[in-house]
Amino acid sequence: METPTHPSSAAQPLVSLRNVGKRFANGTLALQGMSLDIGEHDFISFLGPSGCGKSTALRLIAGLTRISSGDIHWPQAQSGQARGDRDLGFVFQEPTLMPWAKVFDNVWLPLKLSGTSRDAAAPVVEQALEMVGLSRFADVYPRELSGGMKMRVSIARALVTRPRLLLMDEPFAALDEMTRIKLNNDLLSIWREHRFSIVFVTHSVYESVYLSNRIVVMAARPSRVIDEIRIDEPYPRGEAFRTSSRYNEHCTAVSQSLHGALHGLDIDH
Ligand SMILES: Nc1ncnc2c1ncn2[C@@H]1O[C@H](COP(=O)(O)OP(=O)(O)OP(=O)(O)O)[C@@H](O)[C@H]1O
Repeated sequence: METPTHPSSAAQPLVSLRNVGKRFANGTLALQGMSLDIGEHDFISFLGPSGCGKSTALRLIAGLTRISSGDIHWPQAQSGQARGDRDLGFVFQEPTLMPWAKVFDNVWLPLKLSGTSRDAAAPVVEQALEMVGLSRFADVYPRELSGGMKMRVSIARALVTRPRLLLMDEPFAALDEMTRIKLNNDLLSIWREHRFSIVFVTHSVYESVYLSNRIVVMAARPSRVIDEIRIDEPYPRGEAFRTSSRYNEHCTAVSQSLHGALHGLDIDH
């Protein structure tokens, strides 16, 4: 069994957020004062009630939305370069696949956009499909796949550029419980083998405790971080962990913190 895989405190973070805030043009303050270091091989969940700014924080890290205040820094990026495009992949709640294109071509897309031919991309696309267990489905159209399989394609597409950071916005929220558990387990295996970092948005205390080594608890009105909880439990995590008393204790602690978030109270850990 492995010990928890946490970045060493001496290592430079992959991404560093300092006092990050976002106010939209209509005046909504969607996030304020968020500071966070995302380390190498971290699995961080953003957990909180609807409207607390989880998706906004993810989009700010991805550079899809511009920050209004504070700073987001990639300390390991070469000077003069904010971040390499290949440093992150994004998985949305909906798989957002092109319905007219086969699975292979959907996964090839990010490489195609950066100028890699279909032939040159083939080995990498095949590898990405293998990672998510879909090698045999390269030649089918998305409509022929189940919801869980479509999400696997979406994950393969996000990983095909070998990003160091994978951002996931409630990726499994629309899936049934069994599919969700299977995808949780498969995501953990891929993350452990390939050692990238993940920031994962979820509403589920159970999912965040099962997956993450760090949980960032957020509150709404105003949207902000109120707590960070470490889940110092070894990986791999499987059914034994999911049914353990320690898992239950972590879930209770995280629920209490979230309860504080819902009532605007900070809980001391
Ligand atoms: N483009 C936008 N323009 C104006 N307000 C926005 C925009 N996007 C988000 N907001 C507002 O910012 C706040 C935070 O939204 P965000 O989507 O980040 O929350 P969330 O925690 O991800 O919520 P949910 O869990 O419901 O997805 C909300 O009040 C939302 O209405």
